[in-house]
Amino acid sequence: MLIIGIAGGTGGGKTTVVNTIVDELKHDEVAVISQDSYYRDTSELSYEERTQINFDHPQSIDFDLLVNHLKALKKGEAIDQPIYSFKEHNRTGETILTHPKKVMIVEGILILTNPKLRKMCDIKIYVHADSDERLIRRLKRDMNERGRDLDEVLNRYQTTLKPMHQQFIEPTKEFADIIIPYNRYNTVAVDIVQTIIKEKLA
Ligand SMILES: Nc1ncnc2c1ncn2[C@@H]1O[C@H](COP(=O)(O)OP(=O)(O)O)[C@@H](O)[C@H]1O
Ligand SMILES: Nc1ccn([C@@H]2O[C@H](COP(=O)(O)O)[C@@H](O)[C@H]2O)c(=O)n1
Repeated sequence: MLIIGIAGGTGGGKTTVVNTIVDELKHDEVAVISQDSYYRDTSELSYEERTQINFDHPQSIDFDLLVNHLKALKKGEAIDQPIYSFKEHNRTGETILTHPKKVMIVEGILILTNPKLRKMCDIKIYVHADSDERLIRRLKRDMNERGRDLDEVLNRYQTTLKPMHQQFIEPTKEFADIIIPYNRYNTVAVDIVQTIIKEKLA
C-alpha cells in the first residue's frame, strides 16, 4: 500500500488536486481519507457552542483514531470512516465503509502536523496558494457549499484560521517531499505526482 499525505492551507486546492489524481487511477486502486472526517465528536455541546470551536487547531482532530484506521487499512482491514457535517459542525453519526486500496490518499490542513501520521506517509505533498487567493476561494466555497455568510467566514479567518495557519500549517511545508504551487491550476505538477504514483504501482 502506498500512503500519500496531502496537506496545505484551507482553499489551497487539496481536494481539487486529490480529485484529479483519483480520476486518473482505476476505481479499485485508490481511496481517500479526509482529515475532516476525524474532527472530534462534539455531540455533548450545543450548536452555539460548536460554532465557537477552533477547527484549525491540531487538537480539534482525533489523530489517534485516524492513525488507528490507517494501521487497520495497512493490515488489509476495512474501516468505518466517520461522515462529518460542516453545516452542523459535528459528525453525522453515520460512517462510510472504506476498503484498503493500493493507494490511500490522506488529505487535510493538519495532516503533516502529526508525527505518527507523517511517519506512515510514503509521499508527503503540500499544496501551496497565496493567502489572499485562499481566502477568496474559501469565501466562495463556504458561502456556496457550507451554508456560511460573509461575516462568519471573515470572523473565523481573523480569529482562528489565519493565526493557526501561521502557527501550525505553513511550518509543515518543511516536511513535504513535494510542494505544489496552486495559485493557478498546476497541471504539470499534478502530472508529475501521477507519474510517480504510477511508477510506484508498477
Ligand atoms: N487553482 C485554482 N484556481 C481557482 N479556483 C480553485 C483552484 N483550486 C481550487 N479552486 C477552487 O477553490 C475552492 C477550494 O478548493 P479546494 O480544492 O476545496 O481546497 P482545499 O481542499 O485545499 O480547501 C473550490 O471551490 C475549488 O473549486
Ligand atoms: N465545522 C467546521 C469544521 C471545519 N471548518 C473549516 O474547514 C477547514 C478545513 O477544510 P478544507 O476543506 O478547507 O481543508 C478549516 O480551515 C476549518 O476552519 C469549518 O469551517 N467548520
